[in-house]
Amino acid sequence: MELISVNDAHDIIDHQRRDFGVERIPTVAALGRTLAEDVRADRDLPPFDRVTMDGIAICFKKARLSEAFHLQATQAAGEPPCILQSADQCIEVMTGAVLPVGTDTVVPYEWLQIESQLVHILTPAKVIESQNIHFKGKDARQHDLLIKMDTPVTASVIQVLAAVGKRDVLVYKLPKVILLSTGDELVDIADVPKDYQIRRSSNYALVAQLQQYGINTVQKHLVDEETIIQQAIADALQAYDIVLLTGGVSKGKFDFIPFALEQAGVQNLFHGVRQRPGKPFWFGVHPAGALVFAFPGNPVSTQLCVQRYLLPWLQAHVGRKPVVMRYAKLREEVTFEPALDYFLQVTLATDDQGQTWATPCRGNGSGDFANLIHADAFLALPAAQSAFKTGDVFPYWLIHS
Ligand SMILES: Nc1nc2c(c(=O)[nH]1)N[C@H]1C(S)=C(S)[C@@H](COP(=O)(O)OP(=O)(O)OC[C@H]3O[C@@H](n4cnc5c(N)ncnc54)[C@H](O)[C@@H]3O)O[C@H]1N2
Ligand code: MOO
Repeated sequence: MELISVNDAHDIIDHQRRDFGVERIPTVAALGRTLAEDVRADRDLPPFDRVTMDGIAICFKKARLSEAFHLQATQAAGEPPCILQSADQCIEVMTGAVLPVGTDTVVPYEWLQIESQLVHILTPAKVIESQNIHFKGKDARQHDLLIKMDTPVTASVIQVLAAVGKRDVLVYKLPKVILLSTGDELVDIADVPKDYQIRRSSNYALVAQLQQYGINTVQKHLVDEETIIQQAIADALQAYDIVLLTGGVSKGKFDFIPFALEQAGVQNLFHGVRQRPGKPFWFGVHPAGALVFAFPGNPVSTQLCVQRYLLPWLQAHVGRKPVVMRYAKLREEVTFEPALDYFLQVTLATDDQGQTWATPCRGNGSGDFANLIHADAFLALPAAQSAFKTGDVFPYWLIHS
């Protein structure tokens, strides 16, 4: 197995560009997707002068604030605007109502005394012209750009889409992804494992990670039998844009995956990266277009490869901004001899100078998936060095992104 560098592995994957197109979907189903169109205001925001406090509306310009006002009418939210008849009158207004014609100021109930249709303002000196009105067009004018394309759809984005009447929205299409897991020691989440078996857990982590992008990954577990694996791979390559595999890529007697992939016509672009964890990572492309990420089985290795290679690639393909490189200072000395990039599990903390510090939180190797709960990131320590000093700065990859 000819090992390549982490950067070369990244570049090889990055070069594999695919266009999955765009699609129009219901806004209610768009959470987590990425906008493929600009969103503009269909009318002014707010669309009318909106009352923001329950109370009375008066004409400040003409009124005498120290004298009583006659209650003329009540203006409820959702009703067309009343018209103020004269400056010694007022209209009761409710939050969300349109400001009555001829009024320009709202005085809240808390500042009033109301007795048999006569209203006194208790603190006339406090009243300021135009108070408690959210004026038409204050937030945005009709046709203004409210949200740029390429913005991830959050609850706030959905709120704006709803406000401008977009029942459907154009988003980037997601790739179709299948996850084929291998390993006869693995049983399903619902099964009770025998003493020498374990539940497959990486599958669920991976499915959850892709779910954050809105991708519904199909899962299939394969028994370690060459013909079954070969058939499943061949079927997956026809129907999916991305085929993910876990396990079976190192040197064991039942590690059929690299052979099976090549038999299926997948071009091997690399097998083995100078890194720990995740050294036996295999990546290739099928002539019909599918990409194949075959992750080493150890759960931390799978995770590292997902975070370091799959998610950045995906990020660029669902319209998201590229992952921004972040850096942290090493809190304590670390020694790592092998000529491999070492992705050290760390916790992160920011000090009062605004500097981020990475404290090692190693765990027990690449089988110790429970340790990932405690770690915040993989700190990337380069292969060229073996002694890493306190205070040295290195890039990191967030684990829970
Ligand atoms: N002679 C050598 N042996 C190994 C080498 C090597 O270079 N020479 N590399 C080691 C490294 S590094 C890794 S990483 C593993 C990767 O091996 P495989 O990809 O073949 O993975 P498996 O053997 O199938 O599984 C490894 C380990 O992970 C557990 N596993 C697998 N899938 C899942 C899953 N979906 N959920 C939870 N756990 C999973 C599996 O039970 C094994 O314990 O090889 C080393 N060996
Ligand atoms: O990559 Mo293996 O991931 O060193 O256990």
